[in-house]
Amino acid sequence: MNTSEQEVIVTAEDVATPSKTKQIIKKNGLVLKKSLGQNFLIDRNILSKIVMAAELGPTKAALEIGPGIGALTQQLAKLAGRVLAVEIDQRLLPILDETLEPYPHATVVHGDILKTNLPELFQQHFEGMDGVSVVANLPYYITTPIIMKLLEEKLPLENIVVMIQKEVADRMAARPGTKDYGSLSIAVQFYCEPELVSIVPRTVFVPQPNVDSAVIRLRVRQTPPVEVADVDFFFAVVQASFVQRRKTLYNNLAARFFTKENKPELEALLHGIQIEPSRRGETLSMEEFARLSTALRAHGCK
Ligand SMILES: C[S@@+](CC[C@H](N)C(=O)[O-])C[C@H]1O[C@@H](n2cnc3c(N)ncnc32)[C@H](O)[C@@H]1O
Repeated sequence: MNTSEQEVIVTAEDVATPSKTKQIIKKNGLVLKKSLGQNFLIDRNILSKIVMAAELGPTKAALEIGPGIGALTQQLAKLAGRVLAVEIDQRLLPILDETLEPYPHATVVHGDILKTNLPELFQQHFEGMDGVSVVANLPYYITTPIIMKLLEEKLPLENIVVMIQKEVADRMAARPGTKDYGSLSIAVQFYCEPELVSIVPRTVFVPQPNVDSAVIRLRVRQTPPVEVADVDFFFAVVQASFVQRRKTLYNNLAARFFTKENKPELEALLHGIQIEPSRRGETLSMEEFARLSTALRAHGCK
């Protein structure tokens, strides 16, 4: 990606300028809803960074979550062969009709992304496409449920490029032994390779949110980086290990998987897989969590 490439994408006629955005809001008498995370992007440079990170092209498709008044949708439509946007706020649909008028290959669906049947939508809208990426400036109040839905439904995705709260991006990309590392880091890194694209100041939104933001790219993996026989159990072990961050791994696991009577077996089990019982969950690598869940499962834990 180079600067000139970024600059040519967004033109002065597009929605994503402070004056155009304010004009559309005023013309439609729109009162933005904080409860729906309605902070609209007005910065061409950031928009360009987002769309370039998604690696789109005429044979590729993009799913956008929450198109707002179409600032990002317009840019996606310039690059992708097909764009589908899911928007919960009905008031925005006539505005989107107008802003997306030049792009007949961009479709807007009215609905709540968390209740949307995504495999069905993919079948209806993306058949024959070479790859699909999710690209969105997410409503922050539901960032984690949206990401978990995308990952757990095992949709055929290439990239997930999203603007999110910076603090959540830090947790997604965190390495073992850091304060941000936790079950979200492991869930995201099990399914994807995270990469921070850009830190984003509050000034690029109308209205400005009261948190800092970041754009993160999650490259969806073909196969997880570790082998686990039972994915649900693997994540149950991860969750249990972080229930009380200050507690040792031994204490957290004992509370979740062992009784008072058979607790001593846990110490031997941990030594048997070269994991020191006094360690904290936050120091374990994904490979160590995989080894741990395999051993606990073989021991009969559920
Ligand atoms: C941060 S704004 C982004 C708007 C636009 N994409 C932009 O970048 O300017 C989030 C958008 O998500 C929509 N939204 C909120 N909750 C949603 C949900 N559950 N399903 C679909 N869209 C949702 C909001 O109405 C809003 O348009």
